[in-house]
Amino acid sequence: MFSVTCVAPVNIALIKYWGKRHEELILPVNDSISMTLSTDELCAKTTVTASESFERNRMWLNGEEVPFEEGSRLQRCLKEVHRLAVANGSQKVPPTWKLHIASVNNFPTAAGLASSAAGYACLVYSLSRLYDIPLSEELTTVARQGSGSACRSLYGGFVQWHRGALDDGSDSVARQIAPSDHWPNMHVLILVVNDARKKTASTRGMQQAVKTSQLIKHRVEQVVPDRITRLREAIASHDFQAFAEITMKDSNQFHAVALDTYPPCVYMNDVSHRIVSFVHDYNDRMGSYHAAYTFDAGPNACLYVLAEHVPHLLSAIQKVFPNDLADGDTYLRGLPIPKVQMLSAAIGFTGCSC
Ligand SMILES: Nc1ncnc2c1ncn2[C@@H]1O[C@H](COP(=O)(O)OP(=O)(O)OP(=O)(O)O)[C@@H](O)[C@H]1O
Ligand SMILES: C[C@@](O)(CCOP(=O)(O)OP(=O)(O)O)CC(=O)O
Repeated sequence: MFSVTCVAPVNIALIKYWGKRHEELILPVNDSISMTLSTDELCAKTTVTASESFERNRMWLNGEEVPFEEGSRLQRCLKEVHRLAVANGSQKVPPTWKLHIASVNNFPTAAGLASSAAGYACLVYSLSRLYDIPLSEELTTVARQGSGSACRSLYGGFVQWHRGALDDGSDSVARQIAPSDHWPNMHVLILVVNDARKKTASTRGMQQAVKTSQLIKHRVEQVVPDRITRLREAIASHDFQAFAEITMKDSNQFHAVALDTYPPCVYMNDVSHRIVSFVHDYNDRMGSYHAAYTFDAGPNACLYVLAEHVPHLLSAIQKVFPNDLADGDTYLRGLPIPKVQMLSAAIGFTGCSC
């Protein structure tokens, strides 16, 4: 019997991936850029066990068994890993041995907090350890076939997923732009507005967008390429002002595409819009960008903020979004904040650094 356990991080996109040009291979219509978060607060943890005595492949997610069906994304990732194992001459674990896979997320699953990214990155990385396959660009193409955004979670720091041009997807890979210590004072505050399962999964939402949105064409052709170049420059030069503006505009445009989908996909709610408004007012008061929001396919906000601005921003958030019911520890996690501040914390909160 062989067993490995790995953890993998969440990544939050700054330039969003939304729309596929090939459904099965998961090839995107545009490049995307993300920042990988620390695993201290949010991660997926996966144990893969291979045994001669197992009769079939099985998988459990957060304690519940999920189907391991022929043609599923899970099955495709496993087949791809077996292919790489053969290509690498790895003979550690016979490919005929069946697997038991157990994975847990220490944060809400399918709530727009990138659980599929951490989950499939963790699955593919664990399998690569089991079969002795080195981390490579090619491995990112395997994670990509589990969930597109997962390819970016195989690297820390800032990561670009290149759309690629080839039909077989071999050039649709993730590459690190800058390592995790490149911008050490870059922090993320995650404001958990609602941790329920979202109504329209990302896969379905983006399928509908490609079919029905006119705005997505403009976004892919006219907007994203220039934003990718400018965001890369902002990251390279630690330019928070450019970083913040590009990030907020791209989040807004992604949600505009979701609304331009027919029927529309509504991921943000009233509280999300109040957070957007709060961040703009706050930045106006500060005289420059001190915080940048981005929202994935859900109502929860990720705020990018430099370490030196965290305490001030946090206390402003707590004033605007007071929460009398809060048991501090449940509502504020991940930051060494005195208890008295925790008690007035606003909404569920997790602090992470890059
Ligand atoms: N730890 C995990 N291991 C394997 N698969 C996982 C794991 N966590 C989540 N998934 C898969 O990802 C699906 C959720 O993906 P979905 O894209 O709907 O939500 P999300 O990733 O949380 O949100 P978003 O991608 O919009 O940020 C789950 O239903 C499951 O199939
Ligand atoms: C809004 C997003 O988080 C969308 C993520 O979509 P997924 O990677 O979950 O979709 P599939 O490839 O269909 O599994 C933006 C992003 O992470 O770039």
